Amino acid sequence: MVQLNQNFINCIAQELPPTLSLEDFIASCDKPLRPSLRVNTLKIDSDSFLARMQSKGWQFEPIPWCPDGFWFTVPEPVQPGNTVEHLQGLFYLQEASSMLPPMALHYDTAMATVLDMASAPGSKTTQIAAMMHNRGLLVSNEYSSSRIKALHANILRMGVSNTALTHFDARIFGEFLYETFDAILLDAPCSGEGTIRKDALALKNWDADEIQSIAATQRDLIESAFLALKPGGVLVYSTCTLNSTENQKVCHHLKQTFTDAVVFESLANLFEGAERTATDEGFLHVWPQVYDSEGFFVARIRKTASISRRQEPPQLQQNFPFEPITHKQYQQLSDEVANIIGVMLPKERLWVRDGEFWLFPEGFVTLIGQVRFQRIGVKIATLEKHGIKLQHEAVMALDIDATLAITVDAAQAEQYMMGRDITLATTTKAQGERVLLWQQQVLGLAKHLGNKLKNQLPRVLVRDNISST
Ligand SMILES: C[S@@+](CC[C@H](N)C(=O)[O-])C[C@H]1O[C@@H](n2cnc3c(N)ncnc32)[C@H](O)[C@@H]1O
Repeated sequence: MVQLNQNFINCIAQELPPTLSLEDFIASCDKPLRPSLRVNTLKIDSDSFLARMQSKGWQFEPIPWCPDGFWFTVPEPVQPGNTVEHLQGLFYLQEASSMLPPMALHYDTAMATVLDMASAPGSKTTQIAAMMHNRGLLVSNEYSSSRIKALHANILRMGVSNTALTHFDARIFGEFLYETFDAILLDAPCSGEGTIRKDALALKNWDADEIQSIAATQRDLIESAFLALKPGGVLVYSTCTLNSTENQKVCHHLKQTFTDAVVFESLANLFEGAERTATDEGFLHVWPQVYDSEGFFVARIRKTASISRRQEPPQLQQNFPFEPITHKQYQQLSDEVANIIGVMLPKERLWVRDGEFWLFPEGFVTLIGQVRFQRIGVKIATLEKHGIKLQHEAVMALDIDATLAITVDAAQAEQYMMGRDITLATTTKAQGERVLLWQQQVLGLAKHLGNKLKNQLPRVLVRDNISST
């Protein structure tokens, strides 16, 4: 049973638009959320994914604002997060309304250089990367050390290769990466009032003073975002909360601060039915009872003119730990990569650090020295005693040549995900390192030894309970 604090109910009673009733709002808070997912189009198109899962009894209903988002049901006792398809990165379990901010960002926007200022655990960052088709540069930032691990794991699982991860209080971006980005998502830390259907106790201790303090952080963050945006660029500000102090008022604060350079662009036509949640300014204020979803707020803001810096530009940082790949190293790496996955890597984007070969996102070099990065692009391979060793994350992210891979069946796919070797029915000549496919999708690497496939799945990804049905 949901526990709503009376002060929260009083606040909502004042905030609700006249077209919605408080009774409906309270009733919707007690209703379980419909499970939803987003198909990862970096790996599979939605039609193929649906056909594949429908054959196993999954049922889907399209989410009107996201072409690759679906509400779904599964047959008992399937746990979607423990399926092979989930580990293959074919989908992300993402709440329907949380798919709105990237859709609002993408709408009619150039997206060569994008910043996601508060990105863990990565639902929207992986959605943005898919919209960018893994091209260009996506800087994904997260301030909380404990949440970076999940962000990183999701980026790897979903095969995202165009991302550079940073770990900062996002207040720094306005000065350190001043007027750098075509598009910015600020999915701000917030009081989470919209998440009550996921967590019945979320609002038990709701406190108006806390909201003022969170809104002060949000005002700092939105100013920083606006400074980091190129003139002509688009900022999407979103929260999963419902009060206007953290939503409309933060956007109006930006307008008061930067006046005519701030233009609110209406989202009332983002999808059919969007007008039902549009405010007078054109923001989307999604109350949970309207689309039967979590509560959300989304604003789209264009920067129409440059804004002066507030401080002197920071000094460039020295000691970037990577070197461009040498000609000899490139020969060695590309032979191995061509042999195992048939991919031709672009030399200008390959960098080396301590015997590791990394593929940087397009355009990344312009940011070298400006801020410190936690992780840049994809680790393709390492140099070991016996030669070059391709990495699991590389085969998850690159578009491999399937004719060089070995296809396994459902039982073998499960064994692989459980970290076991696969015994082969017939012995053939050993082929060495190979990619394993199940149903035309990558599982990971294994060493073909003639009579068995030796498991190369990283130990952190091994699962005990996994299902291919
Ligand atoms: C709403 S969540 C982000 C969810 C994420 N965008 C997603 O879709 O998976 C807000 C995030 O902001 C982070 N955060 C809190 N304070 C921050 C700050 N000062 N700078 C940057 N991020 C911050 C929190 O740790 C949290 O992960």
